[in-house]
Amino acid sequence: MVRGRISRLSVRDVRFPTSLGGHGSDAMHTDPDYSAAYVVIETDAEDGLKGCGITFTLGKGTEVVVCAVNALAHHVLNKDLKDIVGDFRGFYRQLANDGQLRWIGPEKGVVHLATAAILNAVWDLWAKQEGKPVWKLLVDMDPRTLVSCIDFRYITDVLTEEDALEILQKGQVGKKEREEQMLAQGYPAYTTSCAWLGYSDDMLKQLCTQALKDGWTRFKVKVGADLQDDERRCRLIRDVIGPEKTLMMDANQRWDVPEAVEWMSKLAKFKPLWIEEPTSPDDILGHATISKALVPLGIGVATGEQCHNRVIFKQLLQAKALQFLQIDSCRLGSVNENLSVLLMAKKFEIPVCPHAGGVGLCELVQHLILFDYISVSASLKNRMLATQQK
Ligand SMILES: C[C@H](O)[C@@H](O)[C@@H](O)[C@H](O)C(=O)O
Ligand SMILES: [Mg+2]
Repeated sequence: MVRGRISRLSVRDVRFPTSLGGHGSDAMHTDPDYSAAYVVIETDAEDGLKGCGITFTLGKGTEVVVCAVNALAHHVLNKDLKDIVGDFRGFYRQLANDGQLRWIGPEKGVVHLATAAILNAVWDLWAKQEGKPVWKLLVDMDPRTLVSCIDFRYITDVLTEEDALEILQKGQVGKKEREEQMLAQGYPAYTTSCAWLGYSDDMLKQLCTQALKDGWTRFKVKVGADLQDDERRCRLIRDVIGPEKTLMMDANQRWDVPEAVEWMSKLAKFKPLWIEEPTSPDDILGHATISKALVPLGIGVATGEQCHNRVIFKQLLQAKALQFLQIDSCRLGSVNENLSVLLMAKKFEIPVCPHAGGVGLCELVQHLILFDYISVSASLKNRMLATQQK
């Protein structure tokens, strides 16, 4: 049973000096310090349970997100958890539409990252009070309650409440078997951490060799800054992993649209499954042009880690601008908004391959993708989770 009144919210600025080793580096973020705004909420219930939620950031950006969390905190403080989750759609809207803060959003940027951190903490607390992990809380929830957590504003032209209910009701069939399968086998994953752009060729070779030995079969490499470097690095990786293993490429928004097409025709010989973030995350039609141009090369477009909200995802789907949809557990407005994107992806039959790797993301997305497989998509085709190798 949900209980307690939120009596305290604290937020910490947590940073790791990952830029020193080039970890996490790509064609646009050359010196990332992996960081998080870390929110903890407490209640006056005598169970000692706390809700922990984060949003992923880079270095100095964390200061700004921490400010935004503090600016939103009054929406949560002194509220009964029962009232929050009893009208979760309303509560999501309240945070996302704060009369003064929405002007510097709305539903995007720093305010939305802060919203995600707070809501992630609320979901964590709810699940802890129910004695379950978040994925299980979602899987066990009846479709009507799930739908009541989602804000359908701006997406009813592609997904109505009735559509969502229908998808979730169909997802009940075979749910138990899929849950057992996940518990026994886990979810397919790729390593996102063997080929950061700042790594030397030696390091790349060593990490890919180790990953292969450890059983990894899917690898992602950063590209986009220099074509000759990309060709050399991709050749080196293919030499290590062989022609059959799956390789994905990530340009982190480096190119213009024609440049993306041209560059990828040069890298097509390395047989990438997808090119991730080829251009600006806001350029929906640009992604569509790139997707269309790359079909004959057998390369899909993946994007989402910097997609502001469900509206951008809706348009990417409508415009056939992506072949792999990468939700982000902390950029979208927490579980609530991610649910709407999972359901839209199901409606368009586009596979979801969550973005992860940054602080806490690998943990958070597991909950979303397990729910997706067990209750929504019921498919593992072309789907995998991003993970950091040890
Ligand atoms: C700055 C970060 O490490 C990004 O490079 C990272 O999120 C990346 O785009 C990824 O897909 O893992
Ligand atoms: Mg990426």
